Amino acid sequence: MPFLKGHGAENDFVIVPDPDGRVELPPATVARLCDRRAGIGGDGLLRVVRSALHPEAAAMAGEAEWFMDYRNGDGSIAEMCGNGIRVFARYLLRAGLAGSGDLAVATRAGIRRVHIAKDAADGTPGDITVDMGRAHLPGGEVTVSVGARAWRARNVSMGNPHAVAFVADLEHAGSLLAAPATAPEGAYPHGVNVEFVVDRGPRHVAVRVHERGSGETRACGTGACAVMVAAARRDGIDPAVTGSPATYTVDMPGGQLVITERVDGTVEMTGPAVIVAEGLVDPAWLDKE
Ligand SMILES: N[C@@H](CCC[C@H](N)C(=O)O)C(=O)O
Repeated sequence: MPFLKGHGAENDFVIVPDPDGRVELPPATVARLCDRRAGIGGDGLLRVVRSALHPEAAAMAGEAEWFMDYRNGDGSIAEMCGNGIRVFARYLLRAGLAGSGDLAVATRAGIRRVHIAKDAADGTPGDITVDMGRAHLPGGEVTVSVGARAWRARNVSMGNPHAVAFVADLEHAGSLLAAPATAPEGAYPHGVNVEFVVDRGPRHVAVRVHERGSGETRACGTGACAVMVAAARRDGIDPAVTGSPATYTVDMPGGQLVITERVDGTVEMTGPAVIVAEGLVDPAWLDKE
């Protein structure tokens, strides 16, 4: 089975090209491929399949030829992945399946529009911008805790669920080897991604994230968007009210993303995406239980 390896701000993915929808990827196989010691290693996996050939994407095939079948590193399914969609677009460009410029990609959260900037003269790959759709802030009181420390958090959906907590120091989140506790019980029946946020300057924040299904990652694109919107509301900024877009810089351990909320409420994310390797998975290893 052919694969590639790529990352966006060091949120890394195994990419499985499957244009004809022939590759079976049960959760246990995804988890083995994403295993950092016994497999290829990745926070998640991106299967590249024609929308027309996937039951969850066939209805979008008229607008978006390719479906991002995203899986978390533990094999679970998520609705959307912001760093993943940039890496997905980078793969399509490299494979000659898309040109630089504009592209529509089908995801479980709906169609997302992507702009791939041209490479710089020195060959540095151009950044990729994604229209991530509108953030939803359903409200409700949520608490996130790590050990003896607890913080109020804001619920934000970017197609997938996030709990955003503003903290005094990112170190207070601890090792993040285990998922932070959330309350009230049952607030997240399908799990949640948790972001810990500190201010770095005006409209500039730094974040650590614990991702549902992957653990602590070096960056999270949907998380950066959720943080931007939560930070803007905390700062009294709502582009729909002020009539001007707001841009925040979001630092994560693996890199920086620039997030803009437009007047119509849609959120635009810009950041890097790199392919680092390409190869074949040994069929004997793959077929082993
Ligand atoms: N790393 C991703 C988010 C991947 C999905 C997430 N773990 C979930 O389960 O919702 C990103 O860059 O957005």
